[in-house]
Amino acid sequence: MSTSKLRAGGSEIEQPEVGVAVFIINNDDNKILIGRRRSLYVAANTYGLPAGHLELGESYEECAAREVKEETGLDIKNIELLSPNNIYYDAMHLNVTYMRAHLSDPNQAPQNIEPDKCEGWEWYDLNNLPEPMFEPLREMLQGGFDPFTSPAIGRM
Ligand SMILES: Nc1nc2c([nH]c(=O)n2[C@H]2C[C@H](O)[C@@H](COP(=O)(O)OP(=O)(O)OP(=O)(O)O)O2)c(=O)[nH]1
Repeated sequence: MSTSKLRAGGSEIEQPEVGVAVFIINNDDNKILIGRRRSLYVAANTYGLPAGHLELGESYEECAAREVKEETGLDIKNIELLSPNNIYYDAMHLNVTYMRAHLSDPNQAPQNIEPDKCEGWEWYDLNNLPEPMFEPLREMLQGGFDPFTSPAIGRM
């Protein structure tokens, strides 16, 4: 499984990566923001959501806002938790919580802030998603998960 870390005593432990992935809703046309990752990164060359890993002391909402800002330049609001998932992918264990958020300013356009990691961001209709999608995300959406109507869960 994924990362290997040393405990204080020196023994080695394996731990899942803990992160969030964010469905940013564009109110006007019910589209979500998706980008294609570059080849050197997890889920290479696949399309996926803005996402990233929790930093020490950070809440899920803070992590979502920070990662979205770092990757797209967008400010988001109404950040909600939708679905915590354990994903076993490509010999990794990812503990990823899917989040939903709205644009703070509906007129703000996404920028490709990290062009080394992502080819760019576009709004896509849920019924017309680009391929290849990040497999666990595609499975979730094809399984009927709807980021627009899924009820939010309480704080974790
Ligand atoms: N990019 C992306 N990652 C996703 C999605 N769904 C999902 O479970 N993940 C997982 C894969 C990653 O292990 C994890 C975090 O995303 P990431 O790989 O983009 O993280 P990052 O490089 O920006 O992280 P960081 O080290 O800068 O915090 O989320 C998704 O739709 N898009």
